[in-house]
Amino acid sequence: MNRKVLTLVLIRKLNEVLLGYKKRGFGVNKWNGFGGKVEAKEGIYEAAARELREECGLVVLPVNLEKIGLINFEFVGDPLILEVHVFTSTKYEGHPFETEEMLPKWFHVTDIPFDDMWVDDKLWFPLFLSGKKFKGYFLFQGHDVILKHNLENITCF
Ligand SMILES: Nc1[nH]c(=O)nc2c1ncn2[C@H]1C[C@H](O)[C@@H](COP(=O)(O)OP(=O)(O)OP(=O)(O)O)O1
Repeated sequence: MNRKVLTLVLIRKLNEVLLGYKKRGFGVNKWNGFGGKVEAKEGIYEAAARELREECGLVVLPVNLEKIGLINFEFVGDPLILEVHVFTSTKYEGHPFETEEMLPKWFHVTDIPFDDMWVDDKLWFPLFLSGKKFKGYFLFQGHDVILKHNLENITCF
């Protein structure tokens, strides 16, 4: 079974979350966290910090990233499993700016644009927003329909 290891970073301020509108590639036209593929010989935390910086200019030290989720995505007809490591942080430097890939925007926690996000986000964001950690699995048919899923709250990674 093939796996692609990816990162997803959700930066938080008191009552806001930073999302990016994806301008190209996988998940185009959706609001998402920042992230991408972990390169060979790169640690997962380092990869998460690098993708955040590349996609919106914010600088976070890998040590200031807190791992909050691990989600495996499978797509019907595709043998590739996406293993997504989800992180959060409130300790960052800089101001987010638009890049070739993402248009960043802060959203109030009560106003997350779920209708324009991956459909799984609606299920696990409440755990993230309430400070919980989780593991999940989602089987997709295409990019908009979840055929099967499980999601469990865990205490630590
Ligand atoms: N169902 C889903 N729900 C979600 O919230 N995020 C998802 C998701 N499926 C994938 N992602 C995230 C993980 C990762 O941050 C991003 C996909 O990464 P990218 O396409 O940016 O990575 P690639 O490695 O293809 O490109 P690079 O940016 O060049 O590294 O989308």
